[in-house]
Amino acid sequence: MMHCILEIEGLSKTYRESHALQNIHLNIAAGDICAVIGKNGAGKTTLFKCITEQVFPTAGKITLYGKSEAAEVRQERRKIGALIEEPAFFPDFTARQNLEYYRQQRGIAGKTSIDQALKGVKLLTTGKKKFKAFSLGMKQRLGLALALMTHPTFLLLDEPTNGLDPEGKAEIRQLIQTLNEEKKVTILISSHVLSELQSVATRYVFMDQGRIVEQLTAEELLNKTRKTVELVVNDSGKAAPILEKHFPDIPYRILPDHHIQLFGGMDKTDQINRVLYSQGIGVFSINVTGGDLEEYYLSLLGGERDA
Ligand SMILES: Nc1ncnc2c1ncn2[C@@H]1O[C@H](COP(=O)(O)OP(=O)(O)OP(=O)(O)O)[C@@H](O)[C@H]1O
Repeated sequence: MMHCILEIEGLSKTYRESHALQNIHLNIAAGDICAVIGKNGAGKTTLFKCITEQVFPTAGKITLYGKSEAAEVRQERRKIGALIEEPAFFPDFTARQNLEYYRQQRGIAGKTSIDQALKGVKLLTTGKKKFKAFSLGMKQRLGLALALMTHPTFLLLDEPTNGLDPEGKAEIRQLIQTLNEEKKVTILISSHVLSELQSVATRYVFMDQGRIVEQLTAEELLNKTRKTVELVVNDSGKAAPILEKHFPDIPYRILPDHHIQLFGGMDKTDQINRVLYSQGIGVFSINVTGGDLEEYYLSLLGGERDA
């Protein structure tokens, strides 16, 4: 069995009137990149803060690295690096000066941790440039560097791509993947836009109004949103070998009622139609379906596009 880094059971958090989290169950295995997707106010930040103990849950149990005793959990929390809300950096300090301030404040041994962290987020060459002159992407990466200074094995990143331009978003995605692959860091990351974390995460957790409404593996998400060609023919038994012969690279499956689903060939529908027709197969319809990730996301979480 995969080693479990985090187990959350029945976690709830109620502020005065709002139920920010309602009976959350979530397991994170070593090596996961788990994306938490939800609109603003869905409860993502509250969930992350419960894990770091910045917020005390109303109910539920959190097990970290197999430990659930309060004192032990506190000890295990040291293995976590977190970027939740913007850290307060000094505008007139350089990247290095800012990290040095926090290194001393948090009692992190060894100045080399700063170089390593800066290198990890590609900020090693910013030299004398002051924080206030940083781009939003650089500021965000410095926050990430701060979270990395303690060499965490588990990283919590709350909306790290928020407000970044496409290039900045891509950089963060790249960094996350590198950390996961090369340093074996397990990652819990949130966004209010699914497409920003698509193709990065190994798992997806969809949250709405304090609840987890769906959990999918990357593969399941891909299958749900993958474009396919749907054919309706007069004889699927005869059509199948013809498709195999002429389109050997397109996987397919035969569905009931003379439907055939092709996993590919979206740009070849005319050709498919012609080949089948020329071999005496009656083609009643041929349609490209699915594939819209945003549509899927909206169907799950409802409401307006807020990308
Ligand atoms: N300190 C607080 N006091 C009262 N209500 C709060 C507090 N923090 C959060 N909430 C409420 O809890 C709910 C969940 O908020 P949370 O910040 O966890 O959502 P989120 O998904 O992270 O959204 P965002 O992306 O806007 O941060 C919201 O309705 C919010 O108004």
